[in-house]
Amino acid sequence: MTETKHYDVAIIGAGPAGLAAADDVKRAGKSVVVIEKYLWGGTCPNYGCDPKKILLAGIEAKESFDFLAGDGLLGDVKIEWPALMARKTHFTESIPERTQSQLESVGITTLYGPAHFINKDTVVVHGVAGDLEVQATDWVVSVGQRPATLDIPGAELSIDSEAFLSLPEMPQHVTIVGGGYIAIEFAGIAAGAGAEVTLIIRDSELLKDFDSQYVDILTKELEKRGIKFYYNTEVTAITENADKSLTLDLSFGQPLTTDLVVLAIGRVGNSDTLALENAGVETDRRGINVDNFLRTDNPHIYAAGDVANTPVPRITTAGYFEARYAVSVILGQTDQPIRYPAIPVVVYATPKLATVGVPTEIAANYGYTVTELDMTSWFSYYRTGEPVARTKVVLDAQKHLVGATVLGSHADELINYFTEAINNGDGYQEIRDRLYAYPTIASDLEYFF
Ligand SMILES: Cc1cc2nc3c(=O)[nH]c(=O)nc-3n(C[C@H](O)[C@H](O)[C@H](O)COP(=O)(O)OP(=O)(O)OC[C@H]3O[C@@H](n4cnc5c(N)ncnc54)[C@H](O)[C@@H]3O)c2cc1C
Ligand SMILES: NC(=O)c1ccc[n+]([C@@H]2O[C@H](COP(=O)([O-])OP(=O)(O)OC[C@H]3O[C@@H](n4cnc5c(N)ncnc54)[C@H](O)[C@@H]3O)[C@@H](O)[C@H]2O)c1
Repeated sequence: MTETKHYDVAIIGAGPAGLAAADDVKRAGKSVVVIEKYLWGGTCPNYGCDPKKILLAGIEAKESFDFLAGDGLLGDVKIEWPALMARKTHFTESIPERTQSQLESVGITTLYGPAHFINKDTVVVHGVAGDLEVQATDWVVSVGQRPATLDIPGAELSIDSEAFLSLPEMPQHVTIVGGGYIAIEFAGIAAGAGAEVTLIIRDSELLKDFDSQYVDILTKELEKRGIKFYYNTEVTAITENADKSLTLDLSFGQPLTTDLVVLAIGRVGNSDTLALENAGVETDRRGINVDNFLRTDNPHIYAAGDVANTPVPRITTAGYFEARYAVSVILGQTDQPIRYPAIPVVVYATPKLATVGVPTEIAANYGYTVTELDMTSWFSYYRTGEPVARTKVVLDAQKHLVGATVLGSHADELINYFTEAINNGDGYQEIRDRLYAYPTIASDLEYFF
């Protein structure tokens, strides 16, 4: 007979969302189990944000050198991809084991294996030692997403984002399908590592949710790094040639021969792996449907993170926030619907593009003003020789910050200061009265108001 264990809260998926939820449940003194079927830690540290940013660090170091080449720096810096990859792997390989043992060390039970619901409060975990039944008073489902695939002949010859982040050698020519976050970030990394890169974009534009003028400037910067863009084009078939190169048939123009095809065409929720219909939980194309309390149709099952159908970006910080909120509802600590703070998003390209708050392109509709500042001649950017450093700030009638978009190597840091200013309702006076260390990115803040 299958053994059944009962917990106060069971969490399915040990990514950033599931781990944040487990931590808060445990701190409240409740019994908690986390169920994971693949790598403890989930997408972000194993095959997402962190490995990507380690690889990017090498590319950025080379770019920083290039910006000052001839201004006191001599020589030529080259990326040695296998060594850079080894540095990444050194970091990522210990994540799953460390994550699981940290959970166990604070008394959180861990179960390894795919989980699915068999009724409204019971899950079967298909473990190596056999099946185990788990029952819980409340559930947090945080099973994330997986890469979308293309239904075309030869699709199996392509690789996904996880495989790219473990690529042993950087081939001479790389083709990336997609025009979103992953496509742009990987294009910058591959080109920085010396590959010729082509992007195949189904639509007429990249990064649709960002300020289009800045997307155009970013595109030109990527073109300067040798990246080619094919717009309004779909890949219709992939075939392998005798020399192992790949030929792509395209919906427009001549076939393209390349060494590697990377698919970056969005992600789909893992909700379909959970037999959620057995628990009375509705899902749709955008994930698990939840109300303003992150509760599904089953009042004891909550969804958080990438798999939850919520109106915020599918990024790590949103996952933490939702998971902690869901636990606060479970623990009876709040009876208020979820209210998100301003959430910054960053495309870690070369240069980086970041945005937070009211988008520049709709600001005027709400009576806000948009001011643009070209920062390239400012001390902070002259110092590093960056060719592009620009910001658009969105201010309300009282000159309080309500939105910002930044393009430049330090956009990922500057956007955090803007986020804090938005969440605090800061204006010029509040910023001026803070004494940030000079000269730094933060000490520039008063110039934006
Ligand atoms: C290439 C890439 C780069 C990214 N870069 C960034 C970035 O720079 N910044 C950022 O904020 N975000 C980034 N993201 C997004 C970020 O990784 C996700 O938003 C974040 O990991 C979501 O956390 P989560 O806990 O909801 O899901 P995940 O981290 O995906 O974790 C879900 C877990 O559930 C497990 N699971 C799935 N089904 C089951 C099942 N049936 N039973 C048991 N376990 C199951 C999975 O194995 C996985 O470990 C990136 C994503 C990718 C792919
Ligand atoms: N820096 C970050 O925060 C970061 C980085 C990487 C990924 N992510 C997360 O991961 C998600 C997935 O990234 P992504 O770049 O795969 O998705 P995306 O949604 O950002 O972009 C998908 C791209 O693929 C195109 N596309 C969709 N279907 C297609 C098809 N059938 N054929 C050709 N093109 C198609 C879209 O037009 C779009 O250009 C992001 O939306 C984000 O939530 C975040």
